[in-house]
Amino acid sequence: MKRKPIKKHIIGDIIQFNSTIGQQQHLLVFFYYFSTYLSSLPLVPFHLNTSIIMPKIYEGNSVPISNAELATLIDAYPKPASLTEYSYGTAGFRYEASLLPCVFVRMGIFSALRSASLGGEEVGVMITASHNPEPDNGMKLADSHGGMLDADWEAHAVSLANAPTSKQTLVLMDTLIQHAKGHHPTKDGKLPKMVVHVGRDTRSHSPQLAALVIRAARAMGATVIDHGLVSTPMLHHFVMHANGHLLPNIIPQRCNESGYYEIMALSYAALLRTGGNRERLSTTSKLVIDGACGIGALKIEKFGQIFAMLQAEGSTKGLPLLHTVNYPGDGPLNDSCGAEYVQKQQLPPKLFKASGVSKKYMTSFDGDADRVVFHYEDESGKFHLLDGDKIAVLVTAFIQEEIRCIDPEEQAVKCGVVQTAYANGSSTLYLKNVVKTNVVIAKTGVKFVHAAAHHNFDVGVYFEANGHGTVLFGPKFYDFVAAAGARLRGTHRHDRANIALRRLRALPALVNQSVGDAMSDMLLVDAILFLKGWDLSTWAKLYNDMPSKQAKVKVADRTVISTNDNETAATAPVSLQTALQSAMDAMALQEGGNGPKPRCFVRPSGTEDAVRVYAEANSQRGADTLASEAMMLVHKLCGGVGSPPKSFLANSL
Ligand SMILES: CC(=O)N[C@H]1[C@@H](OP(=O)(O)O)O[C@H](CO)[C@@H](O)[C@@H]1O
Ligand SMILES: [Mg+2]
Repeated sequence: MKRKPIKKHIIGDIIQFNSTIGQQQHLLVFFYYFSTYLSSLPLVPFHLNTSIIMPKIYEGNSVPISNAELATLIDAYPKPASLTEYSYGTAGFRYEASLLPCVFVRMGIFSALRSASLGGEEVGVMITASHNPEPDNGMKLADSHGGMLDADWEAHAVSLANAPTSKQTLVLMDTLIQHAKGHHPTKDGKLPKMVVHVGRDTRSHSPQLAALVIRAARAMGATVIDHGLVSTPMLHHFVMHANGHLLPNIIPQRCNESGYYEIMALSYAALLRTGGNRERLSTTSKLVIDGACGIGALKIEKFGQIFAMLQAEGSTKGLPLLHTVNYPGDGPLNDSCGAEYVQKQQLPPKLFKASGVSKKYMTSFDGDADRVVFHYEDESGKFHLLDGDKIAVLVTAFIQEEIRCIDPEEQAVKCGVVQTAYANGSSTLYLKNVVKTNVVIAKTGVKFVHAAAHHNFDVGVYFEANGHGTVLFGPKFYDFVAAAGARLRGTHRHDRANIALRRLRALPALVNQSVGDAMSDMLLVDAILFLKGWDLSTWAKLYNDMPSKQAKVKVADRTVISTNDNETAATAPVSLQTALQSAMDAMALQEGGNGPKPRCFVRPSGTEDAVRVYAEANSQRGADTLASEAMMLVHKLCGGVGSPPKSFLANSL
């Protein structure tokens, strides 16, 4: 994908706040003011005691270490004999932690060279295995726009990770060095400046792996900014904001942890204030956050502190109380809790060390806090899940409604949603038929859905069913907002178009523009529910999900399975798709042609050593049957490991 710098738009910041972030560890001082457009608040100083850790900056060394010393470093961390080849999965390198030191040294070198190849733009390395179990780790690489590493550069990363010897690693490095020097020549013939941001999740092995990346990037002469414990989207946000020239100026630049909270909390508050004197429903007054025993639980606390200040200061009505459960150490990471467990198992999270928690309004994050799903227990004790598809529907309907208030013909900007094959069929139908928006299906993985949203739409909403997603605003959206701002100047603030404009203006700062972000998405959803006067049950009833089932099958080599472009059908092994199609046809017959056609597909996971199976039918029994059959077919035709999988129906007989 070609890098397109975002055009700057001078439309006046929606939120202009001068922030003086103290260098002391325990003092964060907010001095901010909202533009008169949003509110007539005077300058309000806030003093917040926090435990925000300032990043540790290792200044770049103008004299990098010699090739001989680099070779020694590379040789000290050889490729494990048990592994034939490292592959770059759905979201980067991801393996059992003990297999990773080799990759981490080489990716430290690689990230420095990636920064050089961009003429000194800053890039990032996030150490995490996201929703995987604690023993796994991995890395996500952030390019200078804050998004995932450029697809062309993935191949360089893989070659470097797999170079058999330090000598061959140095040869590959030299190609990248020449690339950087060729594209960005410097007067002294040296490499351009290099800056690498590093962040890590709460896994026990993340500090050692972080130390390796830092050491290798510094060996190249790069400046390293070590943010310590942060969520994945925070790291991506820092990188995007560090390269401020790529940001539209509707978004205030804040390249640190305090700035991250500041931007989101204040734009969220600005959005709430467009609700006038609206009161919060009692069912949404307290939001319980399942932190998956990971990083999100630690970070969400800062929002609670800012909300308490906003509450005390009295400018913003309707702030919810945040109650976090499942902190690091309360239980095993991502185990029986968190977004992955809740969404895949369709079960409520286990609440470690928390009792008497209200289950009316809950969210679950994943282990690196880039996914969020909502859920609740109704009066009869039944669990209801509101996944990424439901979020996509809520958010798209809201944004389109606001746009229509200004532009009823919807001529100015093209809105749409990107989903994957895992999107529930009911959500796709609802988006097309009721929300009346455009839907594109892309391959699984943020790098694909993000690219598709960017490519196809001016306002591109993407959410994977598992809750990873965001909304991307393109140049035409900013032009639209600027033109509307000029046209509506002087209109009353309670005029519907004026309200819509203020809402739309607040969004690009609230919604993380680099990647999906559990905290940002949670605040966005909460604000929309508040403005609509809805609770989770109203939202859940927009449409009924098709019953579905997801499962995993272990095979000896999952690369024997390949799929078509949007992953809805297997292309190898040849017999597999025919057998899956027969199973779907049989289920359709059994269901007597009622409702949408049953669907099932399989694909190799890009983050786990397993083949994923998805099935959807008009009854839960149908979905379970289809999933069981697909699992057995994968096991039989694709080299299943161990005994054949048991049918899901066995439990219910
Ligand atoms: C079905 C599913 O949830 N797949 C997830 C999972 O990828 P797999 O390649 O399916 O393992 O992890 C990815 C990274 O978080 C995420 O983007 C993707 O949606
Ligand atoms: Mg994640």
